[in-house]
Amino acid sequence: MCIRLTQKLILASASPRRAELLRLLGLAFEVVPSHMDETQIEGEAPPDHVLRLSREKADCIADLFPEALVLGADTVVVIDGRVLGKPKTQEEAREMLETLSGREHTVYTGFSLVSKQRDLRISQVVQASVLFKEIPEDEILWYVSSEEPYDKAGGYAVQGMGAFFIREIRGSYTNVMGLPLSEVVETLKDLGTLTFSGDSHGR
Ligand SMILES: Cc1cn([C@H]2C[C@H](O)[C@@H](COP(=O)(O)OP(=O)(O)OP(=O)(O)O)O2)c(=O)[nH]c1=O
Repeated sequence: MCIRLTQKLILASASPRRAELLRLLGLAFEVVPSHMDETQIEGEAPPDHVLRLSREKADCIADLFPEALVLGADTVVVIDGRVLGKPKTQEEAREMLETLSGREHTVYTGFSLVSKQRDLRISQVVQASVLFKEIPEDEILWYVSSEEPYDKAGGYAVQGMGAFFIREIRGSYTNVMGLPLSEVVETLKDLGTLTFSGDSHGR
């Protein structure tokens, strides 16, 4: 079996989760984080916000590596029209989890693929709904005293201890984790950048 990229792929992200997801497929890629200002523009709808940031992250690295195909992404958690980014303090993480407790929220991830050499820029936003159980105060306090909430949108990790808050997910699990793998792979194939082949190994 073989999975092959026909162009150098760069992941423009400091997120270990995004790299982990791409690695699941055995893809060879480089990581070059972009460190953008992620402030939301007033009145900007969440899907537009994640699309714009994913484009800016990919564009900024594509300028440095014109021969590569650059992947940028951005994830936010949205409840009652409010965008929850990454909490900076325990107080902020606690407030986010109290807001999410017992309710459904939406996770938006935007991703962009940019190649300067091919004059190409493709973006897509993927959404998922996540239903949390009612989280008792002792569990919230325990969780926010761990390291887990602080570099995650909404202050929780679906792939970590935060999994036990979740009753239901509608939509892509990898999207909640930060990179909608099925849509990214589909786009890479459509662009002719990714090929799959298999062999029987006598089975
Ligand atoms: C909701 C959720 C988010 N996250 C993470 C994915 C992203 O890393 C982060 C959202 O912040 P982002 O700003 O999208 O990404 P980042 O700052 O980590 O990395 P970069 O901007 O360099 O690409 O939250 C999880 O790991 N699990 C989850 O369940």
